[in-house]
Amino acid sequence: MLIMISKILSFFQTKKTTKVLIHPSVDNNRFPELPGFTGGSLTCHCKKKPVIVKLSSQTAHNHVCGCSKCWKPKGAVFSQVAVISRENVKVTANENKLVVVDAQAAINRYACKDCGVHMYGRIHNEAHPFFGLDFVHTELSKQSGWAPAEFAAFVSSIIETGTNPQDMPAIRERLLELGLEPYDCLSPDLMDAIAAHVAKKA
Ligand SMILES: N[C@@H](CCC(=O)N[C@@H](CSCO)C(=O)NCC(=O)O)C(=O)O
Ligand SMILES: [Zn+2]
Ligand SMILES: [Zn+2]
Repeated sequence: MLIMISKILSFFQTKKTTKVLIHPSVDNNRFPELPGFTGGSLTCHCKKKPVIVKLSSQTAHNHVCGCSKCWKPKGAVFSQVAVISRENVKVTANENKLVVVDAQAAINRYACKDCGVHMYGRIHNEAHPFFGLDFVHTELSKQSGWAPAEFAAFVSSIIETGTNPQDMPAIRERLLELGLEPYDCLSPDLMDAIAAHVAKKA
């Protein structure tokens, strides 16, 4: 009897303490965007000769992404990624350390060859609906004022990189609790923009 009670108690204790971690930028507080914010610099994780990328505007559509290709900090299940006009992205230091992770991917991700951090993702195909927009991870910046994540994209994709399908209900529940609506593709706004682009071309 005593063993049974202690098993029941330990089940509830484990349930209470197991926290679903999404990404360090959303797991605790999400800081609101600073009105009039005009950008900042992204720095890779290298102690020596870091790659630095200057962003000269606020970003848009920041989101957590569960896809297999976006860069995730160590231990994070999701990436956090936003878009910015490509004219507002300039590499200002150690550009020679950047390599394209997968040249076949629609988004060419330029990563530091020493620390592996993705500094920006660029679309070279002019026919792509998002041509002209670069993908960036604003958590690589010391500045505060960036627009926070607004939704969760490609949630089911985390299974492709090893998440147990049985963990999905708790992960979706946590995303909702954080105010990050979970989608298995992009947000309705972005999916509408893609569809409008396709309709225009047709
Ligand atoms: N399930 C696959 C595909 C995920 C996917 O299509 N990702 C989108 C959004 S990434 C930024 O939000 C995409 O555009 N991918 C193109 C690319 O990555 O080059 C998976 O998980 O890989
Ligand atoms: Zn680096
Ligand atoms: Zn992604």
